[in-house]
Amino acid sequence: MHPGLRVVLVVGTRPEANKLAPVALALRAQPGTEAMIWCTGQHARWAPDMLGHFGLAPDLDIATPAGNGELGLLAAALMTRLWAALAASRPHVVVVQGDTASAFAAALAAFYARIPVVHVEAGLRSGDCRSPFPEEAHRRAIAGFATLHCAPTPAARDALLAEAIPARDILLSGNTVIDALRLIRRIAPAGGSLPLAAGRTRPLILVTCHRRENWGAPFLSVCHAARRLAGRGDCDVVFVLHPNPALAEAARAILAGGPRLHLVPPQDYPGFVALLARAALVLTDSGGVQEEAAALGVPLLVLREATERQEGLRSGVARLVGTQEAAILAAAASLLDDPAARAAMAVPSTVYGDGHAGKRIAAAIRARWQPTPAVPDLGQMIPSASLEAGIPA
Ligand SMILES: CC(=O)N[C@@H]1[C@@H](OP(=O)(O)OP(=O)(O)OC[C@H]2O[C@@H](n3ccc(=O)[nH]c3=O)[C@H](O)[C@@H]2O)O[C@H](CO)[C@@H](O)[C@@H]1O
Repeated sequence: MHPGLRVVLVVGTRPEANKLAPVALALRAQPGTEAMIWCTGQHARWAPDMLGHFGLAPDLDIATPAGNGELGLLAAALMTRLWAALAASRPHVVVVQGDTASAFAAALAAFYARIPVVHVEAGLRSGDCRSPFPEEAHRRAIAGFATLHCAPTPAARDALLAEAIPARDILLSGNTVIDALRLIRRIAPAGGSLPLAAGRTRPLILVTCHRRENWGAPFLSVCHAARRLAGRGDCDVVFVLHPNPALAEAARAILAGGPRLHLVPPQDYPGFVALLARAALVLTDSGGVQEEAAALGVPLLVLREATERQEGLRSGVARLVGTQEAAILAAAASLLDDPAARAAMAVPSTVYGDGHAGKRIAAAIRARWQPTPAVPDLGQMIPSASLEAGIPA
């Protein structure tokens, strides 16, 4: 058994993989710290693939079947399996990221097991538990279970303080996705397998859309807007499909075969980042892509009715446009027709982080949890204070 601090990082989806990779690497660089990565199977292929780009691989594959999108069944299955894995492994600390069912189930299972929970990307709030659904409810719930809350921005820290979370339990870390972005540009500068030949001169518009609150009519409206944008004739539209097969099918029905319209499968991370860095404009409902576009200075139209990432809007790199076809077209046209307006938005920003979040989080975990003997059996009823005895006030 490893003699030092044993930390489990739980990874369910593709974005959890790249956002936790910098934390895992920083933890492993610290002497006396074992950082184990557990993949839950929520994105069975995409999460391990993403880890691979950082030279990482799952130490445990929990292999929960993702099912057909039924959240109740997924969360219940994740809980059962994560509980059993925690009972067998009994790490000193469990790290979860963001707002997925995997993060929620892992935080709850660890909390029941009286194992301290570290929440990476804590404090994002839309103020509405129905949007984004179910993520807002997941992250609020995780805040109730976590011992250390790693806030990516001052606004996220303030949201946690407003929920009466003590300041001593909040680390203003920056968002780890900025670390991941910088790392991947160093590791794979050529960007993997680009779907478009180099040398094109028309501006490239990158589109991604997948969030659950946009399923149905909003998603179709985004697809129609993408088709009409390509129809302008003065730009190339690259629509990157999400791993969700139902969305891919709906997108193909509207977009396949359109001129200057490139419907491409989900890209590996180096390939996606290279596309994003080349884009004149990005249209997305993704959380991570909003953060990455701001860091790269790629003008961004947010395909949501509301976003918890106000920093990008305030910094001027992003505009909130919703999912109405006419609104998307008008906003995109106002930038395509006005290079000066586009240039004014194309300013790289550090509002989401400076690329050192992973190291800050690893150092805070190390400082807070000195190596302790293995935690007691999960079945025992013990006061939680005794488990956290080594934690300085
Ligand atoms: C409500 C909400 O906003 N929740 C977010 C949600 O994640 P998301 O909306 O950011 O998810 P996606 O858009 O799927 O992934 C994004 C990453 O994937 C890369 N990418 C993309 C396309 C591709 O073809 N190849 C790639 O490599 C891309 O560069 C980026 O880094 O859950 C996360 C986990 O808890 C949260 O942190 C996060 O708040």
